[in-house]
Amino acid sequence: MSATEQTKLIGVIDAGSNSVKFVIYQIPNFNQVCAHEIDIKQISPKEGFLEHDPEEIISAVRESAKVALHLLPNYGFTKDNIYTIGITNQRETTVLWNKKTGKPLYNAIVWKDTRTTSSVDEIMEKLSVDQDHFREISGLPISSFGSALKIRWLKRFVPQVRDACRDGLCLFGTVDTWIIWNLIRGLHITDCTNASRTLLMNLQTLNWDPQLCLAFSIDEKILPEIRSSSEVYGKINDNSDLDGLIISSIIGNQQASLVGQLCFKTGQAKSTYRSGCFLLCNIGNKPVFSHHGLVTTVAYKFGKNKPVYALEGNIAIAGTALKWIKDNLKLMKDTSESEILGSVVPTTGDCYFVPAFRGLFAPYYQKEARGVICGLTAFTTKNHIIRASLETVCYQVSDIIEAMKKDADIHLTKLHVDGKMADNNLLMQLQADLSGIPILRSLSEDTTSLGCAIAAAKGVDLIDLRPENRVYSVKVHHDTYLPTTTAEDRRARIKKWKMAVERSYGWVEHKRSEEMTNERYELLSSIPFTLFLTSSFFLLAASEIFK
Ligand SMILES: Nc1ncnc2c1ncn2[C@@H]1O[C@H](COP(=O)(O)OP(=O)(O)O)[C@@H](O)[C@H]1O
Ligand SMILES: O=P(O)(O)OC[C@H](O)CO
Repeated sequence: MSATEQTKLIGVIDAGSNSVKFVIYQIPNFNQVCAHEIDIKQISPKEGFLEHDPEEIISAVRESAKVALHLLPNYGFTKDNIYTIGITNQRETTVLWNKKTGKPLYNAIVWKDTRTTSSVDEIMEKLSVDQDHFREISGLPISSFGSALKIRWLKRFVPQVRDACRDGLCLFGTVDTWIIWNLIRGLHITDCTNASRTLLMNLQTLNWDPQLCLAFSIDEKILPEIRSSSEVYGKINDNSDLDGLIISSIIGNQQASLVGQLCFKTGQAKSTYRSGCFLLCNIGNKPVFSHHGLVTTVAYKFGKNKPVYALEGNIAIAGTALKWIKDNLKLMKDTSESEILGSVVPTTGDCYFVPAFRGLFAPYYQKEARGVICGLTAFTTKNHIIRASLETVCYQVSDIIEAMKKDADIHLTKLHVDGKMADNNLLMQLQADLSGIPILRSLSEDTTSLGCAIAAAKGVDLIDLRPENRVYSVKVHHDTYLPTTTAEDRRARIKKWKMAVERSYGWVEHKRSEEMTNERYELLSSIPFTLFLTSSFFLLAASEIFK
């Protein structure tokens, strides 16, 4: 379509945990026009802690939008062509700020931060409940993931938060809420996909649940209003380059990529392979509660339509395992080399890698597990280990598919995939081989922001998403990987994988191991490493001489 004054564009703010992007799409084909991306600083004051500066997130939103909007004339458009804006974001990440000053009370605690791991046991003990106690209300187990425990930690350990709570000045938000609050002055809202990750929302009513708020000692007054993922929320009035534009979608990033993959039918699923991996399956209008380690979440709710739910399985360590092999073991220079290096050998040589660096998530939930590489022999090479580190992601995805079968009787016949790590062709073939179903890899540049753009278009009635009325022309092109293994071969390999998983269990002896990690950490960071090595050598030598 040629650029005319009537051409409608949609802008997407995609605030992920590594970067913030502003992406612009053209209606009706949803072709990407241009984008600008800015990295976000990863603040890790301590092992297991991960924080972001909330002000930096807002500056990155404004700056990325400014640059992308300034690129528009190169494509024959101007800001006037932008019809609406959508927001998609890293979920669970928790921001608290002062209602009066608008200033953050602390850094944002990022979703994968594990500082609240010990609070899980504490809460279960205090309430005499097990980890699944609130699952049928919230869809989630009690875990360090959800925002509730992060808010609780902030209230406990940050005096400014305590003071603001006491004075009725504290507000909570996930990253979407924090962005909206800054763009549309004083609007304190979230959507139900983000709210369903907090451990505070009732999945049936889509309201904050008093029982959950009480259990985690959270005053409902600090929580935002929960809205649908697709409706007009208001007009931006922050004097930035976005001023005057409306916002018509808020949706968590994993749910957005489900929409971007056009998984609108029950039983359709997508898996996003990045540093972590997230598999979501559309389960329709009724929530199904998992008994096999998955979580239930709102997939999307378009305006007044009924909510659509998803079962979700999270793998904490996917691309991160490859990054560890590159950075810590130095077995390759770039993670993309894993495709060639892993293809040099036809199998892993019976070597299995369980990267339980911070415990195991879905469907195992073993926080005391730690990483193991099993089946090493004198013949094992780096190629086997690299291939095993790709296979480990595929086994975990297959475990989640298996859990979905048990929970919802969903037998996936194919899996839509996306994410940077899915560029790896060997990984795609291994995934088809180990799951036994076709893998459809999206060739769209970015399914997450595309999904958000679709939700934003829906919010202003630019498209009709009813299956019988598909007037919109979004096309997701993909390539397909077919399984080349037999069911018997798959069963044998999965059996061995499960043996490896069991060997990772129970490694952390609660406090003792954590103390040892911290001691090592503190020692290494308090003295220069070479000095530490040299002095250790001399002490050893001296003890030999004086023996
Ligand atoms: N070709 C590849 N093969 C294997 N792993 C890859 C490849 N490309 C990227 N990765 C892994 O994917 C992750 C990067 O994806 P990215 O989308 O930047 O993720 P995130 O934003 O979650 O960090 C890194 O952990 C990296 O190790
Ligand atoms: O780290 P990101 O940006 O891929 O976001 C991950 C999820 O939203 C966490 O639930």
